Amino acid sequence: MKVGIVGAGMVGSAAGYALALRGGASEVVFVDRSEALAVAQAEDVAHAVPFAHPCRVRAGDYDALEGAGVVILAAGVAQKPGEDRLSLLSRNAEVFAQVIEGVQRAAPEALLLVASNPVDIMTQVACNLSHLPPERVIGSGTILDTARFRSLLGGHLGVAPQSVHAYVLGEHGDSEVLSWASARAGSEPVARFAAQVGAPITQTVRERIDAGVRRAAYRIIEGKGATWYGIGAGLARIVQAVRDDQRAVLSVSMVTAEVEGVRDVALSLPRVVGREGVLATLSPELAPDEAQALRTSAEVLKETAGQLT
Ligand SMILES: NC(=O)C1=CN([C@@H]2O[C@H](COP(=O)(O)OP(=O)(O)OC[C@H]3O[C@@H](n4cnc5c(N)ncnc54)[C@H](O)[C@@H]3O)[C@@H](O)[C@H]2O)C=CC1
Ligand SMILES: CC(=O)C(=O)O
Repeated sequence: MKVGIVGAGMVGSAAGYALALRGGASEVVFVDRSEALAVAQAEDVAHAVPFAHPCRVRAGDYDALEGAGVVILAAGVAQKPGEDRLSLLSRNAEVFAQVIEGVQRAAPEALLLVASNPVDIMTQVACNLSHLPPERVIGSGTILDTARFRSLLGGHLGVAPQSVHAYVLGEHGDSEVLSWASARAGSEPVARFAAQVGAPITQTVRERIDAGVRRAAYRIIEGKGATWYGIGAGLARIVQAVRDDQRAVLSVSMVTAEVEGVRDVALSLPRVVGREGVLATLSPELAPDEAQALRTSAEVLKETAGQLT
């Protein structure tokens, strides 16, 4: 499958690199308002291909996206140290007004995969501008936060993150909700597993993992200016679910008719992802405080999105 990537900065290039390494695309096309950057990223990623899987990597203008099955949208501004994601909204909404038009002219059939922040509201913006059905405009949402949660929880329990089934819900941002009530390790509720391996999840452990997930982007941006490897791998994972019609359960964002009483809001829930995009949405078991936190997260997103109109 041909994959377009608009925005060839840190996130876009990491996604292209991850796709090349995973064998996730037959062709990757980088588009950026800086043609020189797109060309340089394409050349660099192409040099990884002989060590990985066959894949044609090139740069182009919007016309070069013709025939793409998925177009990743990673264009726009990123957070500066200490800045939150929601503060990027008006600047990135302006970028999307140009970008979506170019993508749709060249590749009207492509599924849109949004990475630019604030990713949930940018997913809603992309959905509105493109007039595509919501299930074909997917935001990476909390796929990265879920990976961070599984990584920290797996570390505490002494098991691989791949054996941890736990999700972060709601906003990809400060109001996100770590769902402990639905978390499993192997097939066991996570608290039972923790007791069996002698690693109880105390309030202190819970708070450490929560902060580790919720504050990860702030820490990494403070240390190296931006985050890109985690999200690059997450975007490649979503593309593969679409390309191979995997029907994988992933926590991704899309415009959702109703969540905890809040209507028409884009946020993350575990969703079944395949060739046609989001095929189904799951409602995980939540503790009462988690349900309330999810409602608050939905309200934050709804209210901030409303400031755009
Ligand atoms: N969803 C997630 O989990 C994550 C999202 N992000 C977000 O991804 C976005 C990109 O971040 P980085 O790659 O670090 O930024 P970056 O600054 O390295 O790259 C952004 C690229 O967008 C391009 N661009 C800007 N306006 C454009 C336009 N109108 N048309 C075409 N290209 C345009 C720029 O030339 C630049 O190359 C940011 O909004 C950032 O907050 C970053 C990390 C994780
Ligand atoms: C920057 C960002 O959104 C993240 O790393 O979570």
